[in-house]
Amino acid sequence: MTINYSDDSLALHTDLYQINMAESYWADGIHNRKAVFELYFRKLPFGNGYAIFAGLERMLRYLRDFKFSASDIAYLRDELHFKDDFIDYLKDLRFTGDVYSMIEGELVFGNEPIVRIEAPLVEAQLVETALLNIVNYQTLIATKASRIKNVAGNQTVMEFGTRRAQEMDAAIWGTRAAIIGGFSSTSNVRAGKLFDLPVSGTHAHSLVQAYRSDYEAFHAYARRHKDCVFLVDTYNTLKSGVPSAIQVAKELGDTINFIGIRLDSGDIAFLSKAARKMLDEAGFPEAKIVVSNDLDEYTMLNLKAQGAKVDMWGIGTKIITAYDQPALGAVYKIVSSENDKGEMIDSIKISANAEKVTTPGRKKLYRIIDRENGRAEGDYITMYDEEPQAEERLKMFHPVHTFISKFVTNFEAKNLHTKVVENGKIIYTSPTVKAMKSYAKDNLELLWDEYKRSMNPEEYPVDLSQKCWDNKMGNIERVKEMVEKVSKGIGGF
Ligand SMILES: Nc1ncnc2c1ncn2[C@@H]1O[C@H](COP(=O)(O)OP(=O)(O)OP(=O)(O)O)[C@@H](O)[C@H]1O
Ligand SMILES: O=P(O)(O)OC[C@H]1O[C@H](OP(=O)(O)OP(=O)(O)O)[C@H](O)[C@@H]1O
Ligand SMILES: O=C(O)c1cccnc1
Repeated sequence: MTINYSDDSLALHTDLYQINMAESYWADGIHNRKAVFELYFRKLPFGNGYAIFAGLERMLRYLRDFKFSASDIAYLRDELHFKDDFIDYLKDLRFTGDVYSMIEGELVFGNEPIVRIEAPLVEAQLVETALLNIVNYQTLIATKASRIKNVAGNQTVMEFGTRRAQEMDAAIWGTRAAIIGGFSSTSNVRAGKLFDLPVSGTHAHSLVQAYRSDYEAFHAYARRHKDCVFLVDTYNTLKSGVPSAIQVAKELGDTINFIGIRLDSGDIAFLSKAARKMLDEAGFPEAKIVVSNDLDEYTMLNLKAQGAKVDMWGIGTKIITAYDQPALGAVYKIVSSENDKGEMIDSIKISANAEKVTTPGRKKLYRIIDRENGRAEGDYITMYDEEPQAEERLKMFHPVHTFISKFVTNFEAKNLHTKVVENGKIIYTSPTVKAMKSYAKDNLELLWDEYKRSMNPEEYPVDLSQKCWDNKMGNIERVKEMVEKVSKGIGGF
């Protein structure tokens, strides 16, 4: 049974364990202690050399509106049996912390903090699941879109994925992310309205089938619409579809502003070359050939290698579902929290896998840009009180293989975190999606081509400052000593 609540909120869009932990913090009176959490992923998706961050706008809306509604509260009390005292506490809970984040369209790499949340422990804990849910999906789609756009070059890429998306939210926010990553337009009209995105579209086979013939359908369509793109593969592309499109274009001339044709099945390389020839010979050298049908960066590259005559690409399933890698593994980890004396104490999570050991402490993130060639030398994570720009000669070294190192001089250290929320209030206004898209495009210029190639790219350096590295090692040592004591029965945590 589905029940519609008029006051359904996103505060319950979380894992039960977050609320259980929140109750423990609250019952022990440690819920308002300050905590610092960081959101990051470890491994870049699709084997790509970079990712493009998207998701901030929705995160901000979520944090601004964070509040358990009356029906949320009733559900927690009546169905999940949380106790009245804790329930009373939850009723007035809001997000009151500070948030520092990358802005949308920023290039992002593995193991660097995308977002830092500084808030009362209970609040920072409760928002984890939703923040990850938002960033994991949107960043994945923006990154996939960038890969596809890299293959398309100057050609237009249209997003067609709504019908294949993992439900409605994904279609809406996914297409927004695709545009940040480089797509030109979406077929989703609601997304166009909500986010002020360019909307575009052709027509489906049903139009042709409804009118019974290509000619009748194109003619009918053209009588009501300008900027026509006719779908020519319903019956026979070269014998009926393309000739009918040409006939209608000739008959109605300028009044229909014939943009071109769309191919949606068959051998796209062969059909596009043949259709191109027919269009050119008929006097329509400007007419565009749009193609669609389960395309992604791999098929696009292959079609280009075959000399396919394509001007515009329509991409659905494979962008909106991030088909070849449907999840980005971003995580949200506590890096520092207040003790009973009011001091901030860094904390670490140990793992046998070096990549999974967290980097403790409240940190900042810089992109080190060589002033001479304008390229990014790497990203540099520091403790909060460090100022790399003040250094004349910056030592950058690999955080695991520390012998790999270099010195950088004459650089700009660009702070990649913007304070977007202060005391629970949003203090950042998102730019337009168009501006985010051009920010992403400009940022890609910072990267050497070696990091941008779609296959086996070079690993972009994400390094720790010496102080950050020393702090991490110190924390590892302290945990080791603690574990040793516990194992000998002479101490506790
Ligand atoms: N010349 C080509 N080289 C490589 N891949 C191609 C070429 N032409 C088409 N493709 C791709 O091959 C796949 C063909 O899929 P499929 O066999 O389902 O299509 P179809 O039978 O032509 O059309 P549909 O079943 O959608 O009517 C699609 O992903 C398409 O993009
Ligand atoms: O192929 P995608 O990248 O997902 O792009 C969207 C597809 O949706 C439409 O087809 P439709 O829903 O009629 O299904 P079809 O694939 O059978 O043509 C359109 O003609 C594209 O083929
Ligand atoms: O406008 C189109 O051509 C379109 C839109 C959605 C899905 N497939 C095609």
